[in-house]
Amino acid sequence: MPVLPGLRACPDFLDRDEERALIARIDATDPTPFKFQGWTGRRLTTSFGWSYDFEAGRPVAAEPLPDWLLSIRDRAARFAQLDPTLLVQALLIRYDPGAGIGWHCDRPVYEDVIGISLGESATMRFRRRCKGGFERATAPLDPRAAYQLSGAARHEWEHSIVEMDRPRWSITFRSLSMIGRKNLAGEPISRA
Ligand SMILES: O=C(O)CCC(=O)C(=O)O
Ligand SMILES: [Fe+2]
Repeated sequence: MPVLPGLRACPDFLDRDEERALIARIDATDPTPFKFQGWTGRRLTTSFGWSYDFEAGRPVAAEPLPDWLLSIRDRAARFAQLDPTLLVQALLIRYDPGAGIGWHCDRPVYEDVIGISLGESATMRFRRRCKGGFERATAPLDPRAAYQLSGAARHEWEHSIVEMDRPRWSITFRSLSMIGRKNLAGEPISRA
């Protein structure tokens, strides 16, 4: 991992049996193509807890986290030194060959971001605007490892993953930010 303030890695967060079982679980949720302004991505996703509706530009309540995810969420919370109940969102992604994720900063309704990698190795690219261009950094996303984005890595740097030749899966847990807590408090539970 490069020295990027707020980026932490945890190698061997999962063992191989857990990785295999989680991949089967993710596939069994029947992940659907990510849609944005009429454009359909090659990235397939399932959300639990909250889901960001990119068409409406706001988060909507999703099905609660299933039991099989809870022990992994608790482990992610221990790694991030957070109360597990704060991790109210889980995003499952399957990147089929040729799929990646473009430059972005995660939505400000969310605060902490903890990601777990399964399948093919990938590289997370980071960039931050500076005078005359971008400052850049990269971090390996090894299978079965976890990473946490907080501080500058979370808020000041954008990240992306280039398209891979072989499938990769990820599980991302997120807590709500103060903005998210304010906006979503008392939100009626209309399922996404
Ligand atoms: O697949 C990953 O590990 C990263 C996903 C990501 O950056 C996101 O969903 O915001
Ligand atoms: Fe992200």
